Amino acid sequence: MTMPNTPTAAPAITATGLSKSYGDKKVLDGIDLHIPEGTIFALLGPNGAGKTTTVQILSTLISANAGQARIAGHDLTGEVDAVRGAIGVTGQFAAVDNLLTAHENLMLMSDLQHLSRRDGRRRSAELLRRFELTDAAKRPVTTFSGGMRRKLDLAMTLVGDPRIIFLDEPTTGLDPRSRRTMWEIIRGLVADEGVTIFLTTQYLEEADQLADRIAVLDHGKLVAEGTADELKRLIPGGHIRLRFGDANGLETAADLFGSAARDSEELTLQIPSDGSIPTLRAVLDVLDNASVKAESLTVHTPDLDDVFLTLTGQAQSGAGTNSQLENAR
Ligand SMILES: Nc1ncnc2c1ncn2[C@@H]1O[C@H](COP(=O)(O)OP(=O)(O)OP(=O)(O)O)[C@@H](O)[C@H]1O
Repeated sequence: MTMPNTPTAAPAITATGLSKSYGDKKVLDGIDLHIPEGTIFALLGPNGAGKTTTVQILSTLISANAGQARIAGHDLTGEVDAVRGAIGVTGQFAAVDNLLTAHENLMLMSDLQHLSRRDGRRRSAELLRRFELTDAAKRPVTTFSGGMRRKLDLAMTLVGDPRIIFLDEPTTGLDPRSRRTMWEIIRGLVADEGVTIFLTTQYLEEADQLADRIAVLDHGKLVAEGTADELKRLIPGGHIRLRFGDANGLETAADLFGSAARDSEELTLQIPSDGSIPTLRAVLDVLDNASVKAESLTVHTPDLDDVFLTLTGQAQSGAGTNSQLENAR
């Protein structure tokens, strides 16, 4: 994972109260965002939540009905050209022409960016090398695999040297290996060039792997935002597991923690916990005060799948989960 370049990094994207309706249908209902420069932000949400609509608004493709946003310091509606000059958008291969070769696609993009033929050729060669597409440079894109096409799409976005890149589901449909390659490329962009990435994804693992911060969008509202760890702590299911050297230790500890579940065979005690440092410290203090020694301690937090399903109301079980979440928030 990446960290902001500095603790006081300037915001790359800010938004307040972004709303969008189509007829009677409210697609976005007051979205607030604050994304520091040089970070990866992931917008997660089920189908139809409004992710693509958010990207379309922030990249000036469509306009919001209400709200304000600044992109790279420019007002989204008042300074459209400056915003467009600062961003790149990679979506569903929108920019790629399948009948052209990879090199021709990149040259076309260079022309659109007003690069000279010479600079265009240099940039094209550099990007083909970087994305390991040099051997395929002269082949028409129709012969490309899905992974190669995605890479070319991102390479085309980079011709214009954008400071902020919107990636709308960049790895949907890719096999695990191509997905990992794409992740490395995305991480590299942030680490080497300090660009800001606004990513939408339906893969929780992708958000977990890449994003500094994740926001969960549901029915047009952000229902939670934080680091992957913060989100995981939002929902119940986390626990601390203590293992003891003998049955005596286990029994003494079990008496100290009323709500803990014990496993006498494994000599373990499972204490419900959000896994945060203060609660961990409190558990250790209780053990210390009673002079009970644990052999090992492990913290278990729910994974992002649990969080997503709970937050978006798609959990299969656990009717009480949502109200517990409300209390946790
Ligand atoms: N031009 C449009 N006219 C009417 N409704 C639209 C239009 N564009 C999007 N919508 C509706 O807005 C809602 C949000 O769509 P959006 O594409 O932003 O969702 P999404 O989160 O990106 O979903 P997915 O993961 O399926 O791409 C959907 O119900 C969609 O049908």
